Amino acid sequence: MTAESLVNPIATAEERDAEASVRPKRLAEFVAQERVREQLEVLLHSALRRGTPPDHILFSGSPGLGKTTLAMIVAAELGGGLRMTSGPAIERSGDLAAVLTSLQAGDVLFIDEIHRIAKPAEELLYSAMEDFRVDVIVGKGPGATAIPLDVEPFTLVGATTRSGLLTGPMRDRFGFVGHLEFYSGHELAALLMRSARILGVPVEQDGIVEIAGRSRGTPRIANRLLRRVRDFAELRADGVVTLATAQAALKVYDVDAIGLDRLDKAVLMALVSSFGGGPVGVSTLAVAVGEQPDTVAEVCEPFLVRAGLLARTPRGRVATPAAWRHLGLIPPPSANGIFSGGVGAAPDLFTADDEADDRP
Ligand SMILES: Nc1ncnc2c1ncn2[C@@H]1O[C@H](COP(=O)(O)OP(=O)(O)OP(=O)(O)O)[C@@H](O)[C@H]1O
Ligand SMILES: [Mg+2]
Repeated sequence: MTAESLVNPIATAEERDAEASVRPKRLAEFVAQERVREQLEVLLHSALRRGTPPDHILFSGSPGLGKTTLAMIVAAELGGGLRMTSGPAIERSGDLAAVLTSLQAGDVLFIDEIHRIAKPAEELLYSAMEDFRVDVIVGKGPGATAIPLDVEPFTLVGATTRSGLLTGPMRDRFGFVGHLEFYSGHELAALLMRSARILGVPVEQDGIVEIAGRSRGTPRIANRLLRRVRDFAELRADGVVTLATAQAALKVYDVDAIGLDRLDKAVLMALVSSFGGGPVGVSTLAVAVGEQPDTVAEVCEPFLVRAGLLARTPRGRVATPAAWRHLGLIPPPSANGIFSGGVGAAPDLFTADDEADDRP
């Protein structure tokens, strides 16, 4: 799976406009994630009743699950202004100080990829979050002075795909942490019904269910597949997204029944046929499929692991019996010996993490 792959959870540059058109604007439109949604509703509405900004909010979760969407919803529900920036975009702490001191009371400041913020800016953010105050350093060396500036009461909304990389002090300053989970097929079907209605795409229920089942639990992928199936239905059929058009379209686009694309399957095939199911190092595996090790490790593997098809073990990557079966092959007895539990049981047997990485 490469950057242009239909099942890559990361948004492409051209995708922004398409996403904006179906992005829920209010909490009530946000599909699923009941726990986060309910907690957020209480947090926001009690703050509105008190007339004070709510605690700072952190959203964590994999790409495409709705973090940016929720940040925009927070601002909309509070009725305040929204300023958006990202960790990597804040190069100097002075840039952040300028943003903070220009906020109006009740504004929401959204910092995407907040785990990538530079240290000096992060420290400036601490005092702004806690005391609504920043010290701006003017001058250099012994003559440098700190000028304290007030910041209007605001709510910081941070988003991160890697909450483990956040520092303790940063995490502690968020009064609310919402962790977004992958969506069930049922939830994605509901989400797709809404998107189809907004886009004016005629659909049949089983066509939608088919797309939902191939979307890897991720709204961004689901909406993307819907747009591609719609294209296909308009060009090659009568424009209606039926089960048959969805299946035919996704065959053309190389997205299989559980959402694996050509590269995902090449990785599995190499693992079971060239390396007897492993264990094999990710670099070796990557060479076998003609890809970069990073692409295999960061783009393909997370879903293969989540789907119970591949395990990362201390000795290398291992195919589970489900991997053989998914490729239409019979797992050898040795594979069954290691993984007697079948799908889902495999990753638990090992520290299913990066330890086995043989990358330099
Ligand atoms: N719960 C939801 N209900 C309806 N649509 C959703 C939901 N969650 C996400 N979406 C849709 O999925 C798309 C991706 O969501 P969003 O941009 O919020 O993801 P993200 O978590 O910010 O991803 P990234 O980590 O890449 O920034 C949006 O277009 C949005 O419309
Ligand atoms: Mg986002």
